[in-house]
Amino acid sequence: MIAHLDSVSRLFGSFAALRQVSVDLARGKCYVLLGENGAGKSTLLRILAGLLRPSVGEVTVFEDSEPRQARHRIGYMSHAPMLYDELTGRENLQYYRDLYTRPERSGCLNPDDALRQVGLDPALTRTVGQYSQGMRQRTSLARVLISQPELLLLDEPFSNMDVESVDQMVRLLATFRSDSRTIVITTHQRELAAPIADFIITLKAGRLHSLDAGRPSL
Ligand SMILES: Nc1ncnc2c1ncn2[C@@H]1O[C@H](COP(=O)(O)OP(=O)(O)OP(=O)(O)O)[C@@H](O)[C@H]1O
Repeated sequence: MIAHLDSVSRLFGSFAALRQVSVDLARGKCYVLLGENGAGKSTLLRILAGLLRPSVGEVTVFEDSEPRQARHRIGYMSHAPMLYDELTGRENLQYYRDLYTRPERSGCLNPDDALRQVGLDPALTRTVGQYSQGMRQRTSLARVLISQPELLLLDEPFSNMDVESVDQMVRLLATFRSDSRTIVITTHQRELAAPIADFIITLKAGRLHSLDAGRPSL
């Protein structure tokens, strides 16, 4: 088991964004987290990432850790791109690596390799401000991959992308799902992530509505 949520609730003031959610995530699988706007998807993802704590309930990752203790093993890509428009893709990744990864930590990818993994040429001289949305999303993904996370959490990775870019992104993600890596993707468009969904978790108004096996084709 790579993550275990035990009756997790999260309140913002008196409003419950998550209500008693219990779920287990198995290693090496891709989970698609579905739900309408406001259903609690981002909240759940941020709790798994260790960015938010549950108000009630327990979260355990990698058998025996709290997410915060295991942050170096978790990659989180938020809605916001967190890229600097005036830098190239390579410069963005170098900047991120220098700021956030510790030189002594082995196993980090170098920025050029991370860019190649997502199908981008590290030698591109264009700045990120001139990239298409698909390229921006792939650059964001490359940034997250630098630390070689075992648990990859992606919040709406297909937002504002054209159909072809979504298809490329989905195929790319399928190559990252492996025995040593679990992926969780939030979306409100079920069909986009269906090709890689081993399991589909549906949230409704903060509650776990269903957990179904998917029919992945990639
Ligand atoms: N920091 C916060 N303070 C107050 N309310 C919040 C906060 N974060 C989330 N909420 C509320 O919790 C609910 C769930 O939000 P969340 O972002 O998890 O939903 P979501 O399913 O990801 O929706 P979306 O697709 O719109 O991002 C929403 O009603 C939202 O307004």
